[in-house]
Amino acid sequence: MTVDIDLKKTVDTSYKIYIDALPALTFDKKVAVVTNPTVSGLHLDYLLERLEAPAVEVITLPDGEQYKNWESIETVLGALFEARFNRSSLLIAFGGGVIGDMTGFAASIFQRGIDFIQIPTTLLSQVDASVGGKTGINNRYGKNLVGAFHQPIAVYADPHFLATLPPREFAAGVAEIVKMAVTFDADFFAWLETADLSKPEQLAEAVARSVKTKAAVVAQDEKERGLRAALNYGHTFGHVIENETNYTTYLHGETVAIGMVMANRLAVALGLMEATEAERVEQLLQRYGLPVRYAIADVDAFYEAFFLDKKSGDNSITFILPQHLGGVEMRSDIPREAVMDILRTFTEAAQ
Ligand SMILES: NC(=O)c1ccc[n+]([C@@H]2O[C@H](COP(=O)([O-])OP(=O)(O)OC[C@H]3O[C@@H](n4cnc5c(N)ncnc54)[C@H](O)[C@@H]3O)[C@@H](O)[C@H]2O)c1
Ligand SMILES: O=C(O)C(=O)C[C@@H](O)[C@H](O)[C@H](O)COP(=O)(O)O
Ligand SMILES: [Zn+2]
Repeated sequence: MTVDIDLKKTVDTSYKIYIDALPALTFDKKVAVVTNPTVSGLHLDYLLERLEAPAVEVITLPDGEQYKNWESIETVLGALFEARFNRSSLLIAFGGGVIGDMTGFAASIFQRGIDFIQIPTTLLSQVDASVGGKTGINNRYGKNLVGAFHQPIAVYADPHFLATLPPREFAAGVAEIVKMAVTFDADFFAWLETADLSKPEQLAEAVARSVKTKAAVVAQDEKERGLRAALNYGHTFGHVIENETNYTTYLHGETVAIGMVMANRLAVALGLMEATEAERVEQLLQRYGLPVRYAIADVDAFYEAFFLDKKSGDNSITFILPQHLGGVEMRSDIPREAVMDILRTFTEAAQ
């Protein structure tokens, strides 16, 4: 006997991304704001002035990518149980992508899943991390290896928060903006080459264009069965660098910048991109002070680490490569030697 279970009519998880000043937020349920000391010191009062709920818990995690781990998730879950949160309670991620990824993951597993809202406070999280429902943590094997797809019920990206962002963090956000442009939008890339993102109107345009690009990709492929993997451009290489350097030397966006330059070099070698196009990408990244070189200590170990990437199969590694500017190719057929040749150009001796 066979019994079919019809799961096609799933719950609608659509939501809106508001790129505007944070409105008054009123809830008839318990709310926990998950944040870190840096963000709460600068902006918690601003949020609390606009937040109304029967109970508001503030859960403060240590600041840093190195704390995007199980211990922090335990801290969040413990605080929720202590405060008697239940399935109708709501979490608010109030911070950058680290807080967003962890809050979303905690929301996805607390009592098998509760709602959460993203209030991203970094450029990187406004243009990328708060959108699309990828949540998770790192472990000793690598970056974002444990997690869940769990969409927020709303995203509030308020430009006000960006005024306090250190320049290095701002540049890290620009790296993900460049990623969206190189992979999906040649006009956007050309616009970025002449834009001045220190001007609020131009920054607002870059944020809006990036969010629209990402939202369109996620709407087509929420769980990364295909197209969404394009958003991993630069990350296959970047994640290895982040893990090798213990999440403390580089910011995520910085490793994405280096990773894009590495991917571009591979794309040029394969004839997918002109050397002049790769040069334009590098120049744009450098204009924002982003790193574009990394000295690989052990190219074999670097290559082996690709197999821990979530896009890898038993015997294949998937590379996300630009096709000129504004296009993308996903390739799982690149011979090891072709990749190794590129990695060797990034060793100390070669640079
Ligand atoms: N889920 C996704 O789709 C997705 C996409 C991109 C990146 N990410 C993840 O996001 C993380 C990187 O996010 P990030 O770059 O926002 O880093 P982050 O969350 O570590 O924030 C960067 C730093 O800025 C501080 N900060 C935050 N807001 C501030 C403000 N308004 N003013 C001053 N300082 C502020 C933070 O405390 C932190 O020290 C990585 O873990 C990455 O893997 C996830
Ligand atoms: O949303 C996506 O899809 C992305 O790939 C966005 C990336 O910027 C982000 O860093 C993501 O977390 C990396 O993908 P992962 O699946 O390796 O975690
Ligand atoms: Zn990223």
